[in-house]
Amino acid sequence: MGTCCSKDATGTIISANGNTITVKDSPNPIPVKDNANPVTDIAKPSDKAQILETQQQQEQVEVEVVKRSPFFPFYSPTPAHYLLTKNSPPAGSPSMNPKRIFKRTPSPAKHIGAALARRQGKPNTEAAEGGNKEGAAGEGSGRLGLDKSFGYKKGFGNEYEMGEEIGKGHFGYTCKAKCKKGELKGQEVAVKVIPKAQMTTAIAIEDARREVKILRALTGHNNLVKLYDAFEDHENVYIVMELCEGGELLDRILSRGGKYTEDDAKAVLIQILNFVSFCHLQGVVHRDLKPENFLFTSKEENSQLKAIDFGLSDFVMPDERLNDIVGSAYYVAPEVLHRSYSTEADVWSIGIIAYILLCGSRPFWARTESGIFRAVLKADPCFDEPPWPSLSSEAKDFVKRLLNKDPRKRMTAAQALSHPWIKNNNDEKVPLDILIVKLMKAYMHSSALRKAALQAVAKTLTVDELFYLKEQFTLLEPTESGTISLDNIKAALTIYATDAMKESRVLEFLASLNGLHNRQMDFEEFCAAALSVHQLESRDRWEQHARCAYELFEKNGNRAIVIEELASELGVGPSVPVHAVLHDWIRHTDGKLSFLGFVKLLRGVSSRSLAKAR
Ligand SMILES: Nc1ncnc2c1ncn2[C@@H]1O[C@H](COP(=O)(O)OP(=O)(O)OP(=O)(O)O)[C@@H](O)[C@H]1O
Ligand SMILES: [Ca+2]
Ligand SMILES: [Ca+2]
Repeated sequence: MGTCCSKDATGTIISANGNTITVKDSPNPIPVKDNANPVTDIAKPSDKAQILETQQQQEQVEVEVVKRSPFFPFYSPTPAHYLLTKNSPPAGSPSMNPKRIFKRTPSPAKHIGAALARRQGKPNTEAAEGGNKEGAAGEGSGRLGLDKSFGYKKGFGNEYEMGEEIGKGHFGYTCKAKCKKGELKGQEVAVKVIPKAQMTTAIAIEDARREVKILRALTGHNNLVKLYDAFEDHENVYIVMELCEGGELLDRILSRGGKYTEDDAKAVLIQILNFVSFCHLQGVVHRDLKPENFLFTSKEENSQLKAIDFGLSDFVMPDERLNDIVGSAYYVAPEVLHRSYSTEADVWSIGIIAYILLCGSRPFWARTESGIFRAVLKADPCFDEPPWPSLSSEAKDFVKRLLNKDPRKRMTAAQALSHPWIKNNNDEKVPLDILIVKLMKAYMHSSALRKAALQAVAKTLTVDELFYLKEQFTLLEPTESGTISLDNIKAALTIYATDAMKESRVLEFLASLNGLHNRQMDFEEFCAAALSVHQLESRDRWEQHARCAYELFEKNGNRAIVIEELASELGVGPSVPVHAVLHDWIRHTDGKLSFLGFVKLLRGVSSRSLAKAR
């Protein structure tokens, strides 16, 4: 790997003029092979500070030089591989190997600069953009008068004896500690220490508070680090957790030279997906999923994986969109950069992890943050180079469906667990998918005509699609006669509810499903209600699929309709010139819905999208 093969942004041209460099997109990327032993070149967390510093310098240099010399299609030694080497030679050293510049092998990811600046109160031009709820909380508050009392227990030192440091991040450091009394007496634990001096914004304080709150609410899941307690004193917050002695997933990836076999990758991904689908059902979005934030409990090969670090996590209601740009650059989803996202953003990050596990390289790579963002937004990941041609088509399909740039078309974590590549290896029960509830809400609010159209599509679903829906239907515990009602959904959600679900108001969202109150839904109608047209549209054979459904709709659901009636069925407002917009939706020969109208109706149009479509 290592060849820059993404469609647009990753072609890299380097201009050298003494020590100055620039990186620019190139239409003709030149393939460069990776170094034979990539593992030894990779920066470790201890190099993080250097990475950051060098990258910042790098970005400045880039901006300057791009203006002066837009194209020089040759390579030359540059300081760029500082990013990837442990012992960096001085700039301009003849021992530098330009090939390394192109390596996409994972190294510790850095947080998005603007997000970090906003949270830690450091100057950053991007951070000043604001315009979101968290930004407002932090920026306006200033550094004075911040309330840094958390209401946690005091006297950490009386209960724990602090040991050596075992990890470090941007927000704190983690140490081993020994419990001196109580139930855990004698047991070693991990303590994440977050210095209060570092909490210079209201956002930073809120982040620390939420980190503990979310860990506390979710604790108990097998793939989540256990929270034991939280303390505070004047200087610090102390988060006492289960000690994971097996190291970070990133280190295991590196120690294997990057690649995992499909089965080994599956074993890791199943654990990640189980945990993430659980979070999403509870209304928690992690927002910082990356191999550094998964730890193994022990050094054993098949040790259990545990998620850590909820420092950027948040609660999200089922139909809420978040707008704060946070996360780590290599793992950030395109919609996060567009400032409108929800739980799907975590699934994108899992897609990046899956890609790395299977091929040892990052799908979106650039030396600068803005370069990475450009690639995430515009480039397609490469599936043509080794080892991809030798991997199963199911593995590729799995990763592609996680890395769909349109969050509506992306698989959910629960769907990923039901994917053919995963499902046979997964012993655990697939959790309820909150997407089902969201889609059912849209269905219940649909016109009779749209319901009929969806029912026609439901009759054409494939075995794999039906497998997932059947599993979800079963989780709702249908009656003996095979039907469900609103009570079943309520009951199913209540079984899995944690305190986090209360905070994210998932149960309140059910009120919007009131139409299901006195109604029983059988599996066939459930499929119509819970299928995602956007996801189906992303399949290769969608056109064929839709034609087939349209034929069924012609037999059972299609009827003569006038434009005004169609407009009112769609809830189109008076601002839309319905005759101009809906003209092609109706077949002129018999006044019934045309194929185009059928497909548009399935998508579920709003007045806004109709107005835009003109
Ligand atoms: N429960 C634990 N057991 C063992 N090591 C841990 C544990 N929790 C954290 N660590 C180590 O400490 C490191 C930093 O912890 P964490 O990621 O929570 O800090 P952070 O300051 O939020 O980091 P970041 O810069 O990624 O936001 C981890 O990468 C890991 O190596
Ligand atoms: Ca971390
Ligand atoms: Ca963190």
